[in-house]
Amino acid sequence: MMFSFESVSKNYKNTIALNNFSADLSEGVYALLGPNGAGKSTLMNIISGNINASSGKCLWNGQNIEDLGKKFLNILGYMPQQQNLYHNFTARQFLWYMAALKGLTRRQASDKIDFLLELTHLQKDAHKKLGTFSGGMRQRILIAQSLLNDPQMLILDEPTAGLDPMERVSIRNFISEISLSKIVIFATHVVSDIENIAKEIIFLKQGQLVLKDSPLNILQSMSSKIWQSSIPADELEGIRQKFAVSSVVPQRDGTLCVYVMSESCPKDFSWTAAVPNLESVYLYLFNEDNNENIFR
Ligand SMILES: Nc1ncnc2c1ncn2[C@@H]1O[C@H](COP(=O)(O)OP(=O)(O)OP(=O)(O)O)[C@@H](O)[C@H]1O
Repeated sequence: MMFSFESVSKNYKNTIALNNFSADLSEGVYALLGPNGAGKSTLMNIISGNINASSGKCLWNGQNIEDLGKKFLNILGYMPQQQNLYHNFTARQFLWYMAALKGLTRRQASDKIDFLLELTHLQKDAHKKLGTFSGGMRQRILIAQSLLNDPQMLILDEPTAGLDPMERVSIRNFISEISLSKIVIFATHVVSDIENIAKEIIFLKQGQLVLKDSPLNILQSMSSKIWQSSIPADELEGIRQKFAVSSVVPQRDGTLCVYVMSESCPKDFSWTAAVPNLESVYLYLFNEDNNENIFR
């Protein structure tokens, strides 16, 4: 199973929303990370056929998805960002409605809906109106509808947005479980949601692919590039001018524990190598002042 982007670009008048994007995806979770306006929605909309690329092509197992048309849509599941759900529908009615839109027969829909309500732990709440659902339950019913056609490729647009920590863990474990035999694209702003479940992370910045690799490789490439020191508070500005600061933690004694990115150990103060995490990579990549590429 392979989905390939070949030099895909999308322009809107004066904006390049996606710039020559190429990548191959196989089974597993791909985290799509990037700040507002990076091009994540554009990428997802091109896959789902909501918009057409200005140039380049997308291939499903070597065939252009535009040529495959409905055949490709039949193997695609899409979970949009949480919007106004049908508040007066019960969970079960909503799934019946979505099954009808997707063209499932009554027989197929009946079996699938029971299965998905169980899979998403919503069977007890199947008779409740969506208007009464918590954020986590809404995310689960949206995921359930995206799985109605048993998709081989699944797009999840911020599936953990607005959830409390317990719900976040539950949703991401669930996504991890269902990703074994699917290509899953998980768009998010929240690094901690994907660090343990992503096969690869795709970092997008201003429509361009900045980095695509496994979390392990990304972290390994960062080792000995993050440095930690305790500094007097009034030195912070000077440090900021010299280095990309990934984190600042005030200490009880009034000093600051500062983490910076640098190819080599900084000279001033006493620095020790810190254990990198993906959040520091994100901060580094998307800090407008950082032009140095430490992933070379
Ligand atoms: N219909 C449109 N018309 C004009 N410009 C657009 C349109 N849709 C997106 N853009 C622009 O394309 C760029 C990429 O937008 P996109 O929505 O893909 O980013 P995003 O990463 O999904 O952002 P967010 O995290 O805020 O959802 C942005 O500069 C945006 O303003």
